[in-house]
Amino acid sequence: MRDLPMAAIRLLGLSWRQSRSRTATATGLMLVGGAAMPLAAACLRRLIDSAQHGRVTEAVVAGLLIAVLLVAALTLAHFAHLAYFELAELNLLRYDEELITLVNGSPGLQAHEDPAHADRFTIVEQEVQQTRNALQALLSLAGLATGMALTTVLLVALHPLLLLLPLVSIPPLLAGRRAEQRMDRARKAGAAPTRLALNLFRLATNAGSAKELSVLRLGGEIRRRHALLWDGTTARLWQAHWRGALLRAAGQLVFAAGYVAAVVVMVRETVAGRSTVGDMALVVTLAAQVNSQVAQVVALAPDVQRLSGVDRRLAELRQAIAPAPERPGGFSPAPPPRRLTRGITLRGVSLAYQGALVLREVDLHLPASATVAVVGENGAGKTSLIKVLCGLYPPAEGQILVDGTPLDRIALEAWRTRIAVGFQDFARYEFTAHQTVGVGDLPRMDSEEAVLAALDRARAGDVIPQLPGGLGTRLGKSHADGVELSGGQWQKLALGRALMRERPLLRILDEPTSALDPEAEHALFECYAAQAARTAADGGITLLVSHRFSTVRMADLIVVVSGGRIVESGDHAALIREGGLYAELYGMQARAYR
Ligand SMILES: Nc1ncnc2c1ncn2[C@@H]1O[C@H](COP(=O)(O)OP(=O)(O)OP(=O)(O)O)[C@@H](O)[C@H]1O
Repeated sequence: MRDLPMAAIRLLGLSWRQSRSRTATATGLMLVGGAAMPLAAACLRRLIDSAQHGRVTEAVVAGLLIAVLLVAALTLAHFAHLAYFELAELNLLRYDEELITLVNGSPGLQAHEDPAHADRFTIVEQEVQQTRNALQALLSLAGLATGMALTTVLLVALHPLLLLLPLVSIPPLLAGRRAEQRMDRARKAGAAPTRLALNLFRLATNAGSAKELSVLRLGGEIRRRHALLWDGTTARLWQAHWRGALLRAAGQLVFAAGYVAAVVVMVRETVAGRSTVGDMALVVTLAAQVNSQVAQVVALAPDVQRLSGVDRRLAELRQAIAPAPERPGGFSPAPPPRRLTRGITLRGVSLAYQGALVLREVDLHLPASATVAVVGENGAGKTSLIKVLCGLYPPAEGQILVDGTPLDRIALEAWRTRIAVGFQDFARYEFTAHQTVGVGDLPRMDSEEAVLAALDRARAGDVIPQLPGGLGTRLGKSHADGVELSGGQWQKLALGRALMRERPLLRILDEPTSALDPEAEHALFECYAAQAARTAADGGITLLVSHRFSTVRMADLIVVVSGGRIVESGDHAALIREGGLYAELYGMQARAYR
């Protein structure tokens, strides 16, 4: 509850920054609309008393005022709605932008890959949608607060005991808050299963997985798992809903008792001649209004109370993803070297995901200008090695030295501009074919020459003539006229993107070539090797992860990873002579090709 006023102020502040005129219009109309009903009740008292005493003009004026106030009460909220609806949309756009910036502005991959972050993100992503209702509820509450304040003044002026009437509106509010806390806990507990269920839903409805699902006849199994997760989550929410509804009903009962008592007090006062018939009518009308005001507050409270949850989780997300504060001693990060002379050295590097070690005390030297192949079984730690080299995860222990300078002393953003990388789980940017490749080097994105050269280097030039609009073809199903590509075509464009940067210090290809046949992959790697030799002046290292030993064998250095450790390294001939894991894997693959 303590956070709620600040959360409300922040939402109103955001709305004000988005559009001052809309915020002022919506707030003004809601405040006037909120005061209209109690004022109409006061006019009703005047109408009755003056009619009773034959004051016709006064009665007519009071009647006209009642009509105007009732029209205001009924219509102003509608006009306010037009303003705050647009405001809420502007706010949502701002939140979406912030979420995108937060996740992409984080220095590493933890924001994407850590389940705790993912949970928080799933909740915030859904909850920011609710700020639309929260804004409406907040403005409605402001109007109601004006109405309630006016109602209280009018009641107290009639009889001090009537002050208790607004006070008995507090128990329903407290009960509503408790009920919302229960719901909040239930939603939190359901975030992980909901995420899993959504994942299964996407899997079951995604065209990409449809082939596999129907061949393996997995539809029923996915439905069963989805239903199981969903049943568990809805049962938890349903229970919280029920308990909340009972709590709210108990709160309302307290108010109903207060209402009955107020009516009894006024009947006694009128019978005793201390109040007029108009006073009696005023109390009955105001008491009914208090009842409706409280009911509205209780109905709106969950939307507003939810706001503190959104605000808190957004703040947690901001804090969790914000870059780490600078180390004491405050050094300014060094730029990456213009060229590599010695190479990149890993000393005792370990990496852990959520505490589980996946790289252990890796010692490795990648010489400048070398072509390096990394091999190993699935899950051995090859991609993890690449993630630490790219600075996507900081090592849990050890150091990475770039020409002797520790990587954590080099400006991360600048380091990444000197890396070119193609991942096995590459992204499918639904832009034009030109842009899909061009974003690999933003400063040269618009250069057709650069895009064509990158496609040529990637041996992917053949994709473009197959597209109806050539490089200008819009790709993917997000566009009405978008062309869907085959998996291999997407992969080739991704490879072109990875080769957009011409002179990186580190060029990494993490199995982005599975869509190519072994000969094409071989030719591609040969091309890199030749290019690396040509650009030896920069000392750039080419690092390839592959399971194809026909490609791997030509590397200057082959690194064998197993169980998160480097178990062998050397060139092909040396590793074959050694007769270890590499020789065994190579032999197995060679026999399979015979
Ligand atoms: N984001 C993550 N969170 C937790 N564990 C992870 C994450 N990414 C990978 N792992 C685990 O780390 C280990 C190494 O994974 P990695 O992706 O580095 O293997 P790999 O050698 O590249 O495998 P593959 O050849 O199948 O691509 C695996 O046990 C994997 O389950």
